[in-house]
Amino acid sequence: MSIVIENISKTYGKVSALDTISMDIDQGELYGLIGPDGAGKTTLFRILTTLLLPDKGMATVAGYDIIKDFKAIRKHVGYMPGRFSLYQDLTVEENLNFFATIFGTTITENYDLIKDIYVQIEPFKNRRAGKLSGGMKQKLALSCALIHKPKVLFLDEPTTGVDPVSRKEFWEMLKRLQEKGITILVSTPYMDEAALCDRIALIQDGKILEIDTPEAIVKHYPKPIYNIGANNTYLLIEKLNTYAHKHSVFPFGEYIHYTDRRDDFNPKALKNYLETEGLEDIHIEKTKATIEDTFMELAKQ
Ligand SMILES: Nc1ncnc2c1ncn2[C@@H]1O[C@H](COP(=O)(O)OP(=O)(O)OP(=O)(O)O)[C@@H](O)[C@H]1O
Repeated sequence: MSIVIENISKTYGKVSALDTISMDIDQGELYGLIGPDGAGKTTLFRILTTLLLPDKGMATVAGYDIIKDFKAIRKHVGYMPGRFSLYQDLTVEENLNFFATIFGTTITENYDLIKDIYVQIEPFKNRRAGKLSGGMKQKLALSCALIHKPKVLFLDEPTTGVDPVSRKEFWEMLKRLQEKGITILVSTPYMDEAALCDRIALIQDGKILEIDTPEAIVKHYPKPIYNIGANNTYLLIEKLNTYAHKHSVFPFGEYIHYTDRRDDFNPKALKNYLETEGLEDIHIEKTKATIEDTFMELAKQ
């Protein structure tokens, strides 16, 4: 086991940021912490990287206790915090050299590990970090978090604010790092990224809603789910919400995801109702639940 978390709680004054959180993460696993802003993800990262003490509970990272063995943990983990963590006035190369030096290593010594990522920013090695694009900053921050060859990598919302192409590239890089045996704990508010993890923990208000593989989590969705579209989306949402039999109504891309309370739900009856309420071009078709649907359903309970 690479990370063991047992009953960790943390409060800030009256705010309960983490409430009795437990999870186990295997060696070499790509594990996602999925939850909205304020769910407690950063607090958990800070505890696991020994920057913050929990109020209750215990955890080990790479076999080291987060309190007793904090020095060893700092040596063996890489942490890419949510906000840009580099020195804006240092160049790309100077940033990387700085991180290598504080860990007592050199760029050459561990170049193999970062090569894939670093070659993409190497042409800009003399540019100041502050002048890089979002995607390039993220690649540099990941290179810096990896330069001392960590056993465990913590990535706090690494793709927030990054364009979709760079996000995709970033996840491909993570998969390649995972193949090298590094355990990766990554947080994201993007539900589509959750599907790329081996296992995910859905987290809200400091509590775990569910832990499983992404495939198993969507299978747990309790009801048939329908994509509904019409000529006026705003009116459609309003009328679905006032329909006597609705269970849930949730905007999803260009459609509305709808579930009904009845077991014998008939889409024709719903179509008739929407027509009498003035909607046109109505289409209703069954669809598959996504992680986002499951999250919304669990969050309601
Ligand atoms: N230093 C602090 N003092 C007081 N409250 C805090 C502090 N840090 C975090 N919180 C509160 O604790 C809760 C969890 O915050 P945390 O930053 O861990 O969540 P998060 O999931 O990482 O969200 P975000 O993406 O917004 O950082 C939130 O309600 C937040 O407002």
